[in-house]
Amino acid sequence: MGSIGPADDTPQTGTEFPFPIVSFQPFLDGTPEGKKEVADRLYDAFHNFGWVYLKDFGISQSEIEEMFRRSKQFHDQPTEWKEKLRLNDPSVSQGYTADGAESSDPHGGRSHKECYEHRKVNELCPAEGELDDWTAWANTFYKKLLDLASHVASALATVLGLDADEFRAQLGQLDGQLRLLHYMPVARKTLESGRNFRINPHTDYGLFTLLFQDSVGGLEVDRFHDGKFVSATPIPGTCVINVADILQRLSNDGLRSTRHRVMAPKLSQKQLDAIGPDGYLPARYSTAFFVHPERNFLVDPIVKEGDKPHYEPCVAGCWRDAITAKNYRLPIPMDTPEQVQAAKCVDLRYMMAANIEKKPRVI
Ligand SMILES: O=C(O)CCC(=O)C(=O)O
Ligand SMILES: [Fe+2]
Repeated sequence: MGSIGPADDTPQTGTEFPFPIVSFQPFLDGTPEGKKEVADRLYDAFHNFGWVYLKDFGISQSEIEEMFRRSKQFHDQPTEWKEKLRLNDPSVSQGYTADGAESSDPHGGRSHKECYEHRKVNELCPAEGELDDWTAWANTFYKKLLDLASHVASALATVLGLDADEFRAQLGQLDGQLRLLHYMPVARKTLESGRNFRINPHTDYGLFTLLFQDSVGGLEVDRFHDGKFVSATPIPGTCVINVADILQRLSNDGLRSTRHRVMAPKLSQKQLDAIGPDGYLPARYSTAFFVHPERNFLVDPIVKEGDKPHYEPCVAGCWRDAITAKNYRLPIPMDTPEQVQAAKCVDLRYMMAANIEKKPRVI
């Protein structure tokens, strides 16, 4: 059984890199011109590419490296230890999910991964002091990401032509979900056979996501929802922002929730030869920070004059609980009219996702 390290050789295919890299520094500097410049570049990126790489966002490369070290430290623990922290309540959305326990594929595809979601609920964290104060590290890093998310939300308000302060006030206290993903080494043959993925094609269901990836690669983006995935190559010192479903609903399709997946990395012939046809692909780590509005925020499309709303309103917290429950195969909460309405919107979302592959949709 062969195995390789991170891709450090010339990739065989997928070298095309169609995504803009935007410096966030002018926004953080806080001048109106700087903020406008970043918002214009984000607008252009989301409309033309659906996906943007951000650099100079106020979190250092060494903090990102420490994050990957902490993720590995967590996932290196025995399964029985991780299972004690199992995610089992959609409204809490915190905890460990083992390989195979989550799937958002409407066609029943299999994602090969494990993850830990952190939302600062201390009972579902490693105990105080455990793993070199792991939970204290997670809380500090979470706070940094939430601060960055707050700036990004203001920038996105400007992208949408809204008043940033008003928009931020309406969204309330942003609610992040820090997800540390580990894609275990997997047989090359498995990923090459049928509906097997590292993570199946999907859109994220919050407002937007900040995504960090290690150097292994394999992330791909379906920019125009037409099934043509392109590689989103890892670039040191960057994170990715992708628009997610709530922002698409809120902007009445002005911004598109980006469809993406994780497949086998694009490898050079030399690397493929080293692995061999029966070999294993290397492990991959990535970290997503899913940004949601406050639970009681009503996601009601902002409609331009002359347009009609494309979506029915639903309460953000109920939307999130319903999708989490569906993906994690937990009962969908249906006790209140808001929960029933959200469940209806979520059903529609899955129907549309299932149809994308039959009939490409371009927004
Ligand atoms: O691992 C990645 O690069 C993507 C992860 C992702 O899309 C997700 O967790 O929703
Ligand atoms: Fe995702």
